[in-house]
Amino acid sequence: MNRLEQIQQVTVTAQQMRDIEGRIFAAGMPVAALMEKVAGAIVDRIIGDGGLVKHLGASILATPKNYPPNTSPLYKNFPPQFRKVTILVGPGHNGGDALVVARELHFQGFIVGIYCPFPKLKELTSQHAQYAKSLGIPFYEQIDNNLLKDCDLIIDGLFGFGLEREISDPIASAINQINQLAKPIISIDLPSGIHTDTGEVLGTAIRATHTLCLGLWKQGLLQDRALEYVGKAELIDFDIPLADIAAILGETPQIQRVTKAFALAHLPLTRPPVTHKYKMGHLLLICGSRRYAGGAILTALGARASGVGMLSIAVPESIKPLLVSHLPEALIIGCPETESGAISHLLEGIDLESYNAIACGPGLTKDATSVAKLVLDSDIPLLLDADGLNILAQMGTIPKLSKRQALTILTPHTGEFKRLFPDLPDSTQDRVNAVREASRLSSAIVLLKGARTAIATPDGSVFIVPESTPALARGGSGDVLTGLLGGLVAQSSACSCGTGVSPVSLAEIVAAGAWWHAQAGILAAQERTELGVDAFTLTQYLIPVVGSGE
Ligand SMILES: NC(=O)C1=CN([C@@H]2O[C@H](COP(=O)(O)OP(=O)(O)OC[C@H]3O[C@@H](n4cnc5c(N)ncnc54)[C@H](O)[C@@H]3O)[C@@H](O)[C@H]2O)[C@@H](O)CC1
Ligand SMILES: Nc1ncnc2c1ncn2[C@@H]1O[C@H](COP(=O)(O)OP(=O)(O)O)[C@@H](O)[C@H]1O
Ligand SMILES: [K+]
Repeated sequence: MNRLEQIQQVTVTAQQMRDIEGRIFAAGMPVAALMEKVAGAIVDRIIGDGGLVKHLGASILATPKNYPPNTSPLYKNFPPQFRKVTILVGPGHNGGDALVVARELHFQGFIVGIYCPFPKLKELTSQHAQYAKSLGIPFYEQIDNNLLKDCDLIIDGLFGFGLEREISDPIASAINQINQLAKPIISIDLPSGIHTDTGEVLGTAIRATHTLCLGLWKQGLLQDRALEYVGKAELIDFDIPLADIAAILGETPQIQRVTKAFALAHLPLTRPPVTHKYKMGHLLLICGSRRYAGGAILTALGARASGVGMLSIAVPESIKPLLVSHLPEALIIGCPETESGAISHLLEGIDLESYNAIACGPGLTKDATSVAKLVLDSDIPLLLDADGLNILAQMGTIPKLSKRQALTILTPHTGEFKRLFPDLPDSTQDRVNAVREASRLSSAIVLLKGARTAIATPDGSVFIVPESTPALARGGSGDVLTGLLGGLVAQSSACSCGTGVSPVSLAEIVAAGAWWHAQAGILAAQERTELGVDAFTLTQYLIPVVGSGE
């Protein structure tokens, strides 16, 4: 993995970023030099070749006006048009970065205006402000019409990771006013107002169209509640030495972003030349009911895409023919059923220990209690989802999960999470903390579904899937995930040849599977729009995501 791929996996809190920067400064890098470097990279990303300005659409290229031709190399990227950029400057080094950007855009021929309502600035920031004023760049203490009229682009440098309390007036009102303009807004490091670690909105926050995160990914940008403020996020690398990151975060950071490089390294994409089906994992899916027959099909199609060697599917007897017709390769086990059409118990003679993994839950209904009890008592890796989780919550057996000999994986959405862990903090808020606590409490690997799905291990490692699509917010896409993960877990458990997989290794595989699922959603949405990603279609995009060239 190259340096940039490693950097992309890292996430930090504000304190960790401060500590990492502290080491760089202590080693002799001047603060002012770093600010120049960072701001230079931001300017390049905004107006350089292939820069954001070109992608922001027509609004950035306003009515042509007579502006003196500029011969600088960057300027040649643009037709000679009038460009007005408003830059929001805060009191700290986020504001300092913004002032350097303002200065450079001014030199490149942009018409720059600065909003800076703060009477006192940090020293370096203050020096940059003084120089910008000397160049004739206008400063405004209030958001007024001169500043916003005809403005094509707003650059937000009010607060970065130094934001420490709620934003109050007049800045809060200014932010609200700016948000209403519906202009492109590029936030430097974080949208001002977003808590660096928890993603909480501190009073109010800039609704950015783009966020250029500096140096290392800030944890708050990966929290669901921050996403509507973050817009498209990307990392601006400024060559932080890996040794300084490792010195603060350890060789393996506790909280990691699941990147493509990470995921591909953990998926079983190539097989040994000499093998057979049982060596490639045997998964038992327990799912479906007369009422929710489709859920069983979707789960099974997810498992099919995982490449698992053998797939057995336990369903109520009455829907067996349906499953056979959709999955001719699978072994369908018709089970006795309750009056309501749920599985009442597993067939006599099914030896649970002969499987490499069990995935249980989608479409079961809460009437399948006895099955859930049975699988909990087994000694093989178990993934519980949907009604499997609801039954678990009803039985109140979370504490007993630690007694299981094999690993357990729970995959709740926020509603199921609340039922399972009623005493834990709300998982719609600080999700990273919530999923970590849940894993600690249950001794299970917990995957908390959402826009940024997060996976935790009992020892506190967390993996976050950083890209997904709301196209997946649709009935059945979770069933596909359960099957896919079940298949991956069965393969890894078969490959470990009885030595057992560690919780972290298994969580890495689960995280890779969640990445795969999200990428299939993204690819399907690109080709078919966000409306075109029904759960069946999603299953058809799993293989193309990891297929040739991807
Ligand atoms: N040191 C450097 O040269 C570098 C600076 N960077 C930039 O520096 C930023 C961090 O700089 P700082 O530590 O100065 O922090 P910020 O610029 O994020 O903000 C801190 C300032 O805001 C004030 N403040 C905090 N909360 C407030 C509130 N609610 N209302 C009003 N004022 C409030 C603080 O008193 C302080 O003056 C990063 O986000 C990044 O943009 C780094 O990215 C790169 C290296
Ligand atoms: N807004 C969103 N953005 C990205 N992914 C989402 C979003 N909403 C839901 N998802 C994903 O879609 C899946 C939904 O699963 P789940 O809630 O169990 O649905 P179902 O039970 O109907 O299959 C999860 O993988 C979740 O992470
Ligand atoms: K900012």
